[in-house]
Amino acid sequence: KESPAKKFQRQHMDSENSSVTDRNYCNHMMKARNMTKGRCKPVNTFIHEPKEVVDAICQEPNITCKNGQPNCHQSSKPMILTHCRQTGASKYPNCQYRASQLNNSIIVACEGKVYVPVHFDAYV
Ligand SMILES: Nc1ncnc2c1ncn2[C@@H]1O[C@H](C(=O)NS(=O)(=O)C[C@H]2[C@@H](O)[C@H](n3ccc(=O)[nH]c3=O)O[C@@H]2CO)[C@@H](O)[C@H]1O
Repeated sequence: KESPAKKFQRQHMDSENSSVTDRNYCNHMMKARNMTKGRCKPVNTFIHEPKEVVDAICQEPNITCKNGQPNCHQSSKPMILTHCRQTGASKYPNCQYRASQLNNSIIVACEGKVYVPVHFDAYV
């Protein structure tokens, strides 16, 4: 069974690509990272930063998550992101996405004995 931490990495971490210009990045990556099975995941953000930089966000002060839980944390610096949003014409199983290049601070939820990101809450 995939751990929440591993799921976060699969869904949101792409440290290799420092910045993305390929318009098809989202179409490839949403499929490659298994977010188009059974349905097209409507929205997903990829983070182009090293793992240790993203893990360190959990050491920032606690803030309230969108779901009201108190285990969210905001990055102190902006992060290089690619935001994938399903296009209007996209119909399962042919999931189509638009990619937006962003440089924003992000909010993640953290959990675990080893306290690491398990959920992408928002970019700000
Ligand atoms: N406080 C918590 N503490 C611990 N765990 C918590 C907590 N809260 C939720 N989980 C868990 O996380 C899991 C999960 O997948 N939550 S999810 O809301 O659907 C994720 C959103 C995000 O993936 C994506 N999105 C969205 C916006 C954006 O800019 N970029 C972007 O990528 O869209 C998704 C839907 O919005 C779920 O198992 C839930 O139980």
